[in-house]
Amino acid sequence: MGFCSPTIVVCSASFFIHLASNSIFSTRPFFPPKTKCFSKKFHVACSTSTSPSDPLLVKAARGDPVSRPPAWMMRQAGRYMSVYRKLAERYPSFRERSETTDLIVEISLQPWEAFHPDGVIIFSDILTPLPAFGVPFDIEEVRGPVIQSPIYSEEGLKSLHPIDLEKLHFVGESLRILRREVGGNAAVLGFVGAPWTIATYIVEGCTTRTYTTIKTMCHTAPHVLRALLSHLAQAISDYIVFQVESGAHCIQIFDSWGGQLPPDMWERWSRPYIEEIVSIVKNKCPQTPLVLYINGNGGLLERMKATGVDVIGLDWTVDMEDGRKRLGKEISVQGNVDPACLFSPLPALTEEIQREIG
Ligand SMILES: Cc1c2[nH]c(c1CCC(=O)O)Cc1[nH]c(c(CCC(=O)O)c1C)Cc1[nH]c(c(CCC(=O)O)c1C)Cc1[nH]c(c(C)c1CCC(=O)O)C2
Repeated sequence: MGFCSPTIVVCSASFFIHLASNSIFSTRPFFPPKTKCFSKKFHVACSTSTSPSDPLLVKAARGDPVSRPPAWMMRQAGRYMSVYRKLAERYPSFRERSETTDLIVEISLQPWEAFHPDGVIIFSDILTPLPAFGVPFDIEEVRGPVIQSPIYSEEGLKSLHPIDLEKLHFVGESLRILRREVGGNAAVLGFVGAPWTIATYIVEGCTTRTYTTIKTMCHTAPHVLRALLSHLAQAISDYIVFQVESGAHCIQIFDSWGGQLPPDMWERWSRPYIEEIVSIVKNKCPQTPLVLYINGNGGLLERMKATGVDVIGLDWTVDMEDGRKRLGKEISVQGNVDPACLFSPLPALTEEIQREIG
């Protein structure tokens, strides 16, 4: 999906949709006092069992029978909401908005309060964990993400260190509060970038449309790229477990730029690192559904399934029924309304959603 546009996302496509849930949510978010609170204080073990009271989205993601498909929107919080725009005027720095517990909670709950979706995604970014393993970055208004010291040599690798989860305490705190705020009425969604997608930023130093440096590196410095991707796989696995232990019901893995690779290159440079993550997380948190999304994934669906994730996020270039046929019944799918539909009149949008899940 395009980053700037929200996408309506539906899991488990065999039932009818119902965009508003019956749950009533009327309380204001609870914001804790601004004391330092480190991950160890709210460490809870990953759940190893399922429960009938698990939220609908979690059940659908696991492939359990559900009465209707759950609905949520990717890029749920954001610029289309005036309440968010007002908050962003008061706190113009994206880093501040996404790294301050009370702001994260407030922004994450804005769409929940407005629409009661079945999933509440934490307001964060795939780059948020980078400084916690040695890669500082900025988000510039026009250029977007900028990495201060891109890594493309052995020398650059020296700045990497194991992820320090204490530096991400605001993520853990926010998930814990979100979990409490939405009660059992929605799934709390955590997310991460896949190693290849994160590496595009770390190597190129900023957003790219050509991926020239990193694709060249696959041939000119494969050992450096492999070392970087392995480091990312371990750090991201630790970060996922931390998110689950802090309260995330479900984790979405964004390999947004995986579709920029020819499929055989994706097999070599993305898939093994996603598989490593799946294996570590499934070992520690066997009941947590993992969702894998790639932009432009029509050429990769079967390969995505082979990573062992529980749900495949289809983008809108893949017909839902075709995707379902290609993936088989034993895996859940989510997707895949074209975000541009959100600019259509409501009846047209409703019709498109009905068509997708019909
Ligand atoms: C602009 C940008 C950022 N970070 C990134 C970009 C894209 C740059 C490019 O095209 O290469 C990188 C990024 N961040 C995210 C992804 C994966 C999702 C995708 O493929 O679109 C990607 C590829 C998750 C995210 N990044 C963000 C969310 C939002 C979570 C939610 O509320 O749904 C997600 C899932 C939030 C984010 N992250 C960022 C901003 C400015 C915002 C939104 C804040 C705003 O609108 O003012 C910084």
